[in-house]
Amino acid sequence: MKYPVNEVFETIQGEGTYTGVPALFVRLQGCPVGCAWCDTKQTWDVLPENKVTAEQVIQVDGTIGRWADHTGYTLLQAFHDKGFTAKHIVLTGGEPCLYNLTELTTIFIEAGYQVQIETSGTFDVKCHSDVWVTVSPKINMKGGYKVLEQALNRANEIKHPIATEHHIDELDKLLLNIDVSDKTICLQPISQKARATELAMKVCISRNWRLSIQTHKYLNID
Ligand SMILES: C[S@@+](CC[C@H](N)C(=O)[O-])C[C@H]1O[C@@H](n2cnc3c(N)ncnc32)[C@H](O)[C@@H]1O
Ligand SMILES: Nc1nc2[nH]cc(C(=O)O)c2c(=O)[nH]1
Ligand code: SF4
Ligand SMILES: [Mg+2]
Repeated sequence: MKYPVNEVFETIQGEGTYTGVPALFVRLQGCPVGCAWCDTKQTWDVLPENKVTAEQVIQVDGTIGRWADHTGYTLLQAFHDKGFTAKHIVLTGGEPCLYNLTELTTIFIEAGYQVQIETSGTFDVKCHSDVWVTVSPKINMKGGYKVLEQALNRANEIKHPIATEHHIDELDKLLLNIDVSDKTICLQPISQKARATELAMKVCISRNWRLSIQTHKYLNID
């Protein structure tokens, strides 16, 4: 199966449980969700005129919504050609779960990689059972509650972007029907805002949740 890839790069996972782990990022193109504060808006549209060659996306360009078709095998070849050594792959976007990720994640896992998906929970999560799924729930967005519930039940980690108390209340409501006993819950301040960070720290301490700050943004890395 072909997947539209916006960029591939090797860096340090900056968010969530795997913060600090060297990782290969595969950013898929396309997201219909439309979060106002999204830090990757260039990935929203999959425009035919922005299609480029497969080689061109094996590097970062955070400004343009360019994309190229790749399969699991062409990506493995690209990792090898670039000399990438990380053993953890992060599939993000855009919204990676727009696509059925079963084939892609199976190819990666059979090649010996540990795989993580970053998703908004607005589409069914279709992937290999060994994948670490991070759901960053987008409440009242396209997709509806049934889908979000499926995604949250599959989640290994729930990483909620927050700015105000209202976001905490929304998360509490969302988690009422979810068994979170085997899940890590993280709060991630939106856009490194000081007030959001203070609130996230305060709530994490009182609930025994984890703080996820976007460390790559503090480090000025991809
Ligand atoms: C760009 S999204 C792509 C994956 C998927 N669409 C999602 O929303 O989870 C990757 C992660 O970045 C988070 N994110 C996006 N913009 C952010 C911002 N301005 N501040 C904090 N987190 C942000 C998302 O909530 C998500 O956890
Ligand atoms: N270093 C780094 N860590 C990340 N964790 C999640 C990211 C994402 O955009 O999904 C991201 C990213 O873009 N860079
Ligand atoms: S779901 Fe993810 S990629 Fe899509 S707009 Fe929201 S944060 Fe951005
Ligand atoms: Mg990012």
